[in-house]
Amino acid sequence: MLAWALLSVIFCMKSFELYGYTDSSLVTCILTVVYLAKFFWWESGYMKTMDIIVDRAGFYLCWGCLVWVPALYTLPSYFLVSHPQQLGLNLTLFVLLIGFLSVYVNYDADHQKLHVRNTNGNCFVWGNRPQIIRAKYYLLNGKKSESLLLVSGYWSISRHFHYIPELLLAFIWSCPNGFHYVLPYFYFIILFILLMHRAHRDDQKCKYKYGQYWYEYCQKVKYRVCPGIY
Ligand SMILES: NC(=O)C1=CN([C@@H]2O[C@H](COP(=O)(O)OP(=O)(O)OC[C@H]3O[C@@H](n4cnc5c(N)ncnc54)[C@H](OP(=O)(O)O)[C@@H]3O)[C@@H](O)[C@H]2O)C=CC1
Ligand SMILES: CC(C)=CCC[C@@H](C)[C@H]1CC[C@H]2C3=CC=C4C[C@@H](O)CC[C@]4(C)[C@H]3CC[C@]12C
Repeated sequence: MLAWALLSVIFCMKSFELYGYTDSSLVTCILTVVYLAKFFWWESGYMKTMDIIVDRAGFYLCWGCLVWVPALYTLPSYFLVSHPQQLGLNLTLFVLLIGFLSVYVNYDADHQKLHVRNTNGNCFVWGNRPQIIRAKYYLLNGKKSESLLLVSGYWSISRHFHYIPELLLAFIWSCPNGFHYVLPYFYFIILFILLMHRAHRDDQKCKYKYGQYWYEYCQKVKYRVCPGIY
């Protein structure tokens, strides 16, 4: 993750060295760094995700983080080094605004879920007491345990609504590259496939883990990612 942030800054500095101030490189760099700062801020939350709990630190994650991420996730900023663009002030501000908003909504949704669990539901979500399902499940050692499934806030819009701002951000920080080439959108395309597959995989995992409680949640929140579509 650190390599991703550092490479984005390095590519931006290289653009400045070659062409002087280039707003497209700066915008992509700022959004990437803000997004990754958010990741490090929320890092303890990441320890509870499917990557760590289900996938674990095997070849997929280690190779992914050491090779895949630095080489391919940095393509939007790398491409700008050889294809600089000038956006102008209005477009620069527009891209920044959409980008910051996406980072915020994505963070807020992850935070909502963690906060409700950390407070055992004794908190407010969007100004109201949260609706929750107390889902019982069995651990591998046969002991019974319980998790809270949030049915309010972002988690009432769809079961993985937070993937929408994640995708919007990936798209918007690639946009400074213009629309003549596909390569800078590679991260967005891959992320789209990865997140749609992840939403499906996560549903399978939760169905297996929570059984009837997950069906109850699915009855209340019908869509996986985008309401009305998927
Ligand atoms: N840029 C990238 O390449 C990627 C970025 N991301 C981002 O990483 C972050 C974490 O990813 P995410 O897929 O959410 O991580 P998780 O794998 O932790 O999310 C799913 C888990 O959350 C719990 N959960 C699901 N629904 C609810 C609910 N309604 N209430 C409470 N808990 C629930 C379940 O875990 P439990 O067993 O604890 O109940 C479920 O397995 C997100 O911001 C995502 O956008 C994700 C993938 C790729
Ligand atoms: C072959 C292939 C598609 C490999 C990719 C595997 C991994 C590199 C990625 C799988 C899940 C990704 C992530 C999940 C959640 C994240 C939180 C976000 O805030 C920052 C990014 C990330 C850590 C992201 C990083 C790449 C993966 C681990």
